[in-house]
Amino acid sequence: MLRLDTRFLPDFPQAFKEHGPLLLQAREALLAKRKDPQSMLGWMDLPEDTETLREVRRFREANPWVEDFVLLGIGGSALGPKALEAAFNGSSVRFHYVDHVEPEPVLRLLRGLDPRKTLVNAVSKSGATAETLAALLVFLNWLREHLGEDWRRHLVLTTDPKRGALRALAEREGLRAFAIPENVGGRFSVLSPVGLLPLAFAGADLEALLMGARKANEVALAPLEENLPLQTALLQHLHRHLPVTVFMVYSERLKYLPAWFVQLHDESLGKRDEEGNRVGTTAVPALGPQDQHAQVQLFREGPLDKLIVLVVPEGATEDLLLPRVEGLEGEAGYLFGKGLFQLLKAEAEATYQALAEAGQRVYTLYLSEVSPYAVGWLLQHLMWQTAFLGELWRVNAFDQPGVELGKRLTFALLGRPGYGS
Ligand SMILES: O=P(O)(O)OC[C@H]1O[C@](O)(CO)[C@@H](O)[C@@H]1O
Repeated sequence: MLRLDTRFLPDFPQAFKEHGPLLLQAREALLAKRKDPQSMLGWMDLPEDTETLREVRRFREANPWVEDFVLLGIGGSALGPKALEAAFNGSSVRFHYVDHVEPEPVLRLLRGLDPRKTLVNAVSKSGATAETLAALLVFLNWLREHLGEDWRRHLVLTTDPKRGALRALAEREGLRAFAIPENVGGRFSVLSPVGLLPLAFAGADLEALLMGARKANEVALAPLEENLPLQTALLQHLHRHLPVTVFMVYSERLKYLPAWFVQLHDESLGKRDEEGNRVGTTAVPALGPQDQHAQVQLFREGPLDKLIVLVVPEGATEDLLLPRVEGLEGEAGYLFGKGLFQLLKAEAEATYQALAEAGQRVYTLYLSEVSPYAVGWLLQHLMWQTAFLGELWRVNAFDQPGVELGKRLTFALLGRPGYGS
């Protein structure tokens, strides 16, 4: 369950009424694009894809020997699985992410792994990302050296159904390869095999995750008054003059979720609009309560240039009671007998009030609890919010032309044929 609290933005209900026609128009324009196969709106259908869920489960069951799961991928091919696995890993499988190109951590990882117990999952929609290809070269070679002909059982690919180097490799070598639907882009792919495969090995409740995402779809298509993503899209839209949007999550289990949101928001919306104007707001990741002791000073007394979004669980799946300890009554007595979760909730509420009191624009999204259902709902909700904002800001939320030049310059520096001077 997801719930929006805008109690410190008293002007919002009226603004929501006034912007009703604009919001409905934005939704209509977005949904009209669904008919176009090039539209990259396949993420809307992923929660319904029970066939992929079955395939992923069968693959997990056929490979009970896996003790270490190494994901090679970057951006949308890593951030979603990382966020969800950190929250819901209930298995003994250890996860490692090679979403960088720093040699020392790669070497340290290789030295600590037993290849016979390791499954490597290379994930890339395009099959052309330099960081991922570099990691694949290293791990493929390592598997071959240690396992001989058996290496193929230890490498699984997740990529475009037809195109790219990973698909070609899978076909040439007879490797198992899961498909990211053609019309699903990296940062919208968390509920495709990109996220589902690692999460199956993590023993997460995939059915509940997808059920939550289906609920988000239902709410996104609901009438205006019940439509949560149109409401939060409008909150972001009304504050587009503020350069920063903070995404502060009060959950240790969801500590990697802000990084996933940052890519979703920044790479989708930070662009030139149809008239060539630069648009977008900068998403800043934050974690509660840790950032109360790092960033909240700035959030309260620094510039009033932010919209702050708090994401707060309303309930704990399990609480931990704080015991009475003799001698600590003075400083810690007020904590005796309270639950740790009670402290977390109080801190989130206190931060909410303190930020509002300082004149910052702030709202809260409450999650019923940190469960696969609620988080599946939240992820899909945020994808709808982003897609609606794309319409409101007149940008294509599904491309990323701004990262191309950097890629081409890297190729040129490394002498890739066709990219030299
Ligand atoms: O899955 P791929 O194609 O390797 O891309 C990885 C990431 O690189 C980008 O294309 C550019 O940053 C992202 O959109 C994407 O998530």
